[in-house]
Amino acid sequence: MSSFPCDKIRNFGIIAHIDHGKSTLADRLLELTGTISKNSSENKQVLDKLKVERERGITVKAQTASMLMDHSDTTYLLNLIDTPGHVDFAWEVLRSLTACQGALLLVDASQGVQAQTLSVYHAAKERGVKIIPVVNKIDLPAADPERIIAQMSATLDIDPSEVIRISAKTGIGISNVLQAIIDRVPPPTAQRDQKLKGLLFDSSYDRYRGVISLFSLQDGQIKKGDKIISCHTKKRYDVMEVGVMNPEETPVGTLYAGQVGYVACNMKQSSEAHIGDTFYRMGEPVEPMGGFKQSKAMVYAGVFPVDSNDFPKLEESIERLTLTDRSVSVQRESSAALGQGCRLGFLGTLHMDVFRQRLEDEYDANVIITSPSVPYEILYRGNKIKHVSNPVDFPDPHDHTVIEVREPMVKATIIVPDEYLGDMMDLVSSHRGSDIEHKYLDTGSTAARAILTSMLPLSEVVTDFFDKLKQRSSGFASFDYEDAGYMQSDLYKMMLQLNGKPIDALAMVVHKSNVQKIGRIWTKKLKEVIPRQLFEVAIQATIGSKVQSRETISAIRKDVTAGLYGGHYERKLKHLERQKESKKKMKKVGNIQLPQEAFYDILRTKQGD
Ligand SMILES: Nc1nc2c(ncn2[C@@H]2O[C@H](COP(=O)(O)OP(=O)(O)OP(=O)(O)O)[C@@H](O)[C@H]2O)c(=O)[nH]1
Repeated sequence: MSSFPCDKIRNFGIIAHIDHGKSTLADRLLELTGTISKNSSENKQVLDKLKVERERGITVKAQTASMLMDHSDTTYLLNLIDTPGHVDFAWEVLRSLTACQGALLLVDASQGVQAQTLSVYHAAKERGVKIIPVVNKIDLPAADPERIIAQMSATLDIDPSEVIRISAKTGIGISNVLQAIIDRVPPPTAQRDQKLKGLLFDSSYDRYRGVISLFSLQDGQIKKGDKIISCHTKKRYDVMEVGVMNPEETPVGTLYAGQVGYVACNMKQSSEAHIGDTFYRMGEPVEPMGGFKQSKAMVYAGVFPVDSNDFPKLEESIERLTLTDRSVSVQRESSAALGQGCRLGFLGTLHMDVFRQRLEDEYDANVIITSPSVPYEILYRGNKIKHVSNPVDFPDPHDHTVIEVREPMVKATIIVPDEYLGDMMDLVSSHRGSDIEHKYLDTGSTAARAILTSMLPLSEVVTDFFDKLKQRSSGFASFDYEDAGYMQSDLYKMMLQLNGKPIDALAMVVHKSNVQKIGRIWTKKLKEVIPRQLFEVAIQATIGSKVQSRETISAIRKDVTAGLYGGHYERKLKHLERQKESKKKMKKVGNIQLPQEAFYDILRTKQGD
């Protein structure tokens, strides 16, 4: 590693809208530099390591890979950081960019500039990262690179002569990309002979070695046996191993200024690895670098074990998983209906879904997740402000200490072919959108597209907005949003009750305009999943003491042995045993027995369905 001073190092990321080919390009770069073996017949996506990433074909977690490249008698060390494209993972993209001096901006040659192309471009520009524009998928019959390049130049302020045309799938143009990385990405400006200054920009967890941190060395060097100190916590650690991702962990003797690699030290707790923290050598303190903007949870949900006895195991699994996914916030929560659990904050609903799947895949957990809710802001008398992330804690309508309630808003950008513009405007209006404006991307072209911007409540975006957007635009619309602060709103806490007893796990906050509709949907849903009891059950959706909607389940007299005529005493006994067994899995709301699966079923469907 010592033979790679800064002028022979290039740290770069790949940024793009979802599915424009980042992981495929990463594979080709790793192949062309001989880092992985070539097998063009399959699309390996070696950097998508998680099972959920392979199954869904999306990148969730940014990955790092180092490669060597010979060029005009010099060997360069290239550090690639592959980033996720989905809007929920924008935070990962920003974090990765802080360790880079350059970024390949990929645009699909048939789809052109999309909503996240704009957001990642602006993020890279803001960070002063050198952008190398690349048009990918030129092998596609529908590819129109010239039109796309004109579009990039018009919307992104990109010089058309700088755009590289490639096909990550077939390999066309990949060597030009490598050439451009060496020629155009500035080398890091770190100093090897200065005091150690290591920026922790990512972490993962290893069962045997504890926390593994990814470092970008801003100055100095680091090796096994060094004693390092965190600027943030002032805790001291012994470095056990340093190495590079190649793309698997490969130990090296020392990491030097400007390089990117992993460090294993005796760090045991997730809470110790602060993203954006600076580390220095014991006795040689340095000024910490400006930290990262902390990720902000957009949706919250309660996570409970299906079997309440599994809570300690679940909590431990969540703790482990948050080590590899630092953008999740965790708090304990307990519910009368579901027992002990955790309330987690996520960057979006895809993020939530991915986290649940990872809990199931990687930790064998069996969980119930409550409906996602957004964080509300309540202004009380005396100018006191409280944030509520659990609908149960939302104030009742007759609480006179409340001055106003506010909900989080987002500025949404939708890019869509012209013919769907009307549909998109309708969709936005029906989700309480306002300030809707639009302009055209490619004027004069036959395939004109519009950019629609609007203000929308976050709670409308996190349910089924994205699915509807895709449906109503035949899959052509792309969508991105950013935080736009809080706004006063007419919101109420809706409770669902069984014979007058509220089910806390199903509390929700609804807008005035949706009260009737949502009330009807949920009482109906509950009627479908609640088994008939020996007495009549009234299902009510209420706001304060006012009933908004009601369903009734009539009584039955249940005799599990009724259908078994004559004979076989053992058979009857078996049925009674089975009934006893399943009773253990029952949850009680008042005097009503609810099977755990009822919660599972009802919470797997979305609020608006
Ligand atoms: N025809 C063609 N298909 C490509 C090309 N590059 C990528 N693809 C395909 O496009 C799809 C998406 O590619 P990925 O590499 O997974 O895209 P990504 O940008 O990493 O996606 P996310 O990580 O989910 O954001 C895959 O089916 C690829 O096989 C290309 O040059 N030509």
